[in-house]
Amino acid sequence: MDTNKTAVMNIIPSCESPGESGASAVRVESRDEGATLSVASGISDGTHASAASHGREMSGSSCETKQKEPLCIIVLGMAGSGKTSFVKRLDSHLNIRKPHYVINLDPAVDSVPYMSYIDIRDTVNYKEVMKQYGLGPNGGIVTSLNLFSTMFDDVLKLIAKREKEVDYIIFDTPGQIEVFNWSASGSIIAEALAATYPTIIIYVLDTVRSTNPQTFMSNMLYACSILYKYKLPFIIAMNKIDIVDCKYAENWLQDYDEFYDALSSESTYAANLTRSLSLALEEFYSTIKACGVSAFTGEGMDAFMRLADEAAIEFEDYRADCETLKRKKKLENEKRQKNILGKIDRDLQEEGLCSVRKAIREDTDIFLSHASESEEEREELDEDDTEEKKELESFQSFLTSHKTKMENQRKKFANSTNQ
Ligand SMILES: Nc1nc2c(ncn2[C@@H]2O[C@H](COP(=O)(O)OP(=O)(O)OP(=O)(O)O)[C@@H](O)[C@H]2O)c(=O)[nH]1
Repeated sequence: MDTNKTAVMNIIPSCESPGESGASAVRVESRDEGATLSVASGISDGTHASAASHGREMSGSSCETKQKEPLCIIVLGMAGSGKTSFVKRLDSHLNIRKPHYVINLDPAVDSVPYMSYIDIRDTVNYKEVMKQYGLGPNGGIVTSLNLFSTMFDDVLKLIAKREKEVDYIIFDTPGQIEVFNWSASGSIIAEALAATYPTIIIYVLDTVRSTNPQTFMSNMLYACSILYKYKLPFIIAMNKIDIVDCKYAENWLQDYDEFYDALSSESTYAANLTRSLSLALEEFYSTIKACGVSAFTGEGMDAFMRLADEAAIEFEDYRADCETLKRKKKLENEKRQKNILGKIDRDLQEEGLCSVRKAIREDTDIFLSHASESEEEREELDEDDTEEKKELESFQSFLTSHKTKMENQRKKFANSTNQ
């Protein structure tokens, strides 16, 4: 991708507190050299102002700021599973309880049914991206999210400004789950968030469309791949329970035999594969949290919030593991560097410059050779090496002869002064 087309984000805060009603909180502006990749737009957080002020009312003083960090909730799920509806429900459920912000990461959505603090559509013009890069709808969404992820540090700065005032930051993601899950941008966003704040992932499962065991298994495979990719606390929100009770799915998660029985009527290759897969996924099932919800009626939202708060505590283990890994990696790097330096030191003392070059080549996997380097050029380099060695040898013999000559002169001079 042409680097000139990387957008630039300007942040112009126009009010410092979510409690300041009406006025646009921040302006997120994106520029693209030459063409209109993106548009500038003010972002209002009016809805959240009321949520935030309510939160402060509950905590007593309007000036009081919280010490704890906000919990980032990334909502993922198959197309049409009800992610946006679930985010809307979560937004209204929290509005009367906890201050929070919603961030929309879906560039292709026509309109969102909630008030977003940051909206990717204000920064990246998805249709323009499609036009400029000659992409189809899915490629356009992936590229838009990739462009947005290059500015994610600015998003983090915006969040940081309000981190003490909000309890939750909810992220709505694009319809096609693979856009977030298998693109670089998904990892960049999830990892950047997890490195800064407690972060959990919600997988929205469509209970209506998962009553078939094989569809259910496809959903579980997706969920499992997300869990193992991000390794973040994970909740399955079984959505649309106002239409179909999620009891069947809960039973399938807890009891392999029930799932096996549901598949028993089928003897196709796909059913056999599903049976084997469900055995393999037993371990995964034992580690996940799940609950039934209805984005439509709001049923199950209290239970969901309890699971989310538990998952936030679980995140501390993740953070501790992350810190341990970081420390281990740092120690390993230091040890490796020390070993290399030690070897260089020893070689310098024992053999001289040529062997230092040799040592570096032995200890590192990096060879600085040009891709188009021909055999002839490589031979030339080898010749250079030999010549360098010869030069060093002749320099060393010059030094020895010079030293002997000086020694002789010194002796001669000493003898003449004695006489
Ligand atoms: N009955 C019922 N319908 C729901 C529920 N949640 C979502 N829907 C419906 O499911 C459809 C898809 O919902 P969306 O919220 O757009 O789903 P989404 O996953 O965000 O969709 P994409 O982003 O386009 O993939 C809509 O028609 C919603 O009205 C629910 O809990 N109950």
